[in-house]
Amino acid sequence: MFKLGTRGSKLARTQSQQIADQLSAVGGFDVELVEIRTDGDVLTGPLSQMGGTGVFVTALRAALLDGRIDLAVHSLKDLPTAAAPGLLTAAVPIRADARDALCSRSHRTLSELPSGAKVGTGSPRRAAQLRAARTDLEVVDIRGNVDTRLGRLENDLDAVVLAAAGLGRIDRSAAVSELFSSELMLPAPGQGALAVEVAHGTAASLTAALAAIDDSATRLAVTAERALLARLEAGCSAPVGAFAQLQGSLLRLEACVCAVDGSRVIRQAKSTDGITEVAATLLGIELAEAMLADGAAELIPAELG
Ligand SMILES: NCc1[nH]cc(CCC(=O)O)c1CC(=O)O
Repeated sequence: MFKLGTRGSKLARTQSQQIADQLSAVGGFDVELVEIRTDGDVLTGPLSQMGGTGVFVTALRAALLDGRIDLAVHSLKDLPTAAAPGLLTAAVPIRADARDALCSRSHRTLSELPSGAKVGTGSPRRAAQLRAARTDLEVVDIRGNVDTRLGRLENDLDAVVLAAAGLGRIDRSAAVSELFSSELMLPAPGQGALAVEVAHGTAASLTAALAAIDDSATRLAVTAERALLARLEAGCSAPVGAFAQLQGSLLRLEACVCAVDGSRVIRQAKSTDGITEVAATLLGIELAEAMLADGAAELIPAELG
């Protein structure tokens, strides 16, 4: 029997239960969910001003280190890029849809929204790309869990932008009016992927089961995306989009850094034919350096760094 630490939101519990079920199936042992409250769940106020990186993960990591839990499931995009002493990512399961989704009243697409329409998001990255695409919309800062945000459509907003993966995991894909192409909106580094973290010294039976649910293509893609984010010295709420994909024998990484007001977007892409963790890391670093040479650092607000 292993204890899996999870945040208490419906999304967190659902994705944690899916991992628990997969591990039980491959490992032949029981996995029990243990709810851990994090600052990201307890505090209110704009997420982008809450101390940035790690608000959702610190408490889970403390529980891993003191042995209250054996493994923790994180949304990879919420995981800071800095290594956590004593811990390691033992599995990156196959990625769900990485795209952002528009959920709107009467199922309008972004181009069909009327001028002045109110679109909710708490993410500077999404806000910047919305403003770059449509200068005539009113972007409204929102937060709360997925159901709370969708509820605003019956209340004061014309549309909200959410991760397709999160909507899918809690069975709310029917709310999606448009899945954004990467030209319109690049997702957060790691979006749609999960990371399963364990402490050093964890049981071999657990790491073997975790290895069985690891997906190497997903791991390569998120390695490139996160290496870019780290080299930009930007946090998970910075206006940085990145998406990597294996295309045949090439790993291709697209990225953007945006002014939060949408007035400027630096967008570049790069590929490598090296299909290894090291090649993926170098791809992210090299693309970040090319974007820095284009002025990317000036667009990342200091408090989101
Ligand atoms: N920032 C919170 C968060 N962390 C992960 C997801 C969605 C699922 C994912 O990307 O894995 C969400 C909600 C959202 O951005 O709509």
